[in-house]
Amino acid sequence: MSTLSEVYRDNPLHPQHIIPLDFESAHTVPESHIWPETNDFQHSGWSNGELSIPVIDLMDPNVVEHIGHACETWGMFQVIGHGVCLSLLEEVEAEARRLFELPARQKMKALRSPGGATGYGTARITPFFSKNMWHEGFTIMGSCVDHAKELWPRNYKRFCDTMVEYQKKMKALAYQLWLLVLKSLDIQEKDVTWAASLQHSEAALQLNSYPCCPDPDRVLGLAPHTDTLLLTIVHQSDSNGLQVFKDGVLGWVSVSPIAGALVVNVGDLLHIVSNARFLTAYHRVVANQACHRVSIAYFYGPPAESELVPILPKLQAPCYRSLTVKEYVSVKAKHLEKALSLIRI
Ligand SMILES: C=C1C[C@]23C[C@@]1(O)CC[C@H]2[C@@]12CCC[C@@](C)(C(=O)O1)[C@H]2[C@@H]3C(=O)O
Ligand SMILES: O=C(O)CCC(=O)C(=O)O
Ligand SMILES: [Fe+2]
Repeated sequence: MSTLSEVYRDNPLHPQHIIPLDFESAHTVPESHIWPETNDFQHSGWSNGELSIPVIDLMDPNVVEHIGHACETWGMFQVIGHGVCLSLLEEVEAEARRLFELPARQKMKALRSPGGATGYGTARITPFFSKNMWHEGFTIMGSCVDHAKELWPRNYKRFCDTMVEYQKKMKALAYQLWLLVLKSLDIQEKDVTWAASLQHSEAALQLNSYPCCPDPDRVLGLAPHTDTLLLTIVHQSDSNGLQVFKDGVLGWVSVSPIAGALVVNVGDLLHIVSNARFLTAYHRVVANQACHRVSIAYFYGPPAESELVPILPKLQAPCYRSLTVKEYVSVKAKHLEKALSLIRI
């Protein structure tokens, strides 16, 4: 039986792909971080509320229909009325900032190892792109005590306690969202073989930092990607940057922050289980000259050994072959964007 972190251990990154830039001393953008000229990073036409992902109140009596519709049309929505208090959101953001504001040589003490899951470093998708991202992250899978002790030998507890408390709240919210998603697909919890094990599965918390950039038009905060697991819940600080790709004429659409709201992404596993009825959200983050943007993403999914089977309404053929979470994570670690097409029937 392997856990998700063991699956990542079996798909290690090259050490050179893990070390972020020392952003504090970067007064110009190095060649390694300049993306091709043809970018449209800052000019995604749709923002300022002209067109945006749905905002759904979890207290709304029609919440199930709204969530189903948002997952089918966007693969992403913002939730309000979720019951997670603003002070906890502020606290987790403040702790993330406290970490990222440390000097680079201090953060390097908590570097994630090539086969490791927890620690400071670049995003896992880094090796798939020829240019680096204007981004640094801190991933937590399981306990973060050992890494936090490296950062603050005498003062690590506040950070760890906040992360534990936040993950507890995210787990409960993710489960609530999962039940609403099942309802919207007209699926009974008992029909999903691994449903009960969701309670014991290993989730991940990712603290993301996008420092102010001297030339934001030429860099990317986070390259376009889809999230791997079932659902991701993101708290974003009060500055623009997150964009979602909407097929058709729209292209990249900004996901503007709303105080207290949380962004929810459909991940690849939910796309597979819904037999492609729900869209997996293809998204990216653009950089910003004026603000140091921070986000906290919680990734929720079943245990690594769970068998994923597309759940089908009558007479529908499956779009994807059945496979375990472990198998999918490992296909994605090797092929990234091509992973879904490789398991398509
Ligand atoms: C469970 C996880 C999802 C994630 C890989 C990870 O092990 C922890 C980090 C997550 C993250 C955050 C930034 C974007 C992303 C694509 C990446 O490179 O690392 C996601 C991963 C994912 O959803 O595949
Ligand atoms: O920073 C954000 O808003 C999004 C982060 C993200 O996409 C991720 O962590 O997977
Ligand atoms: Fe993401």
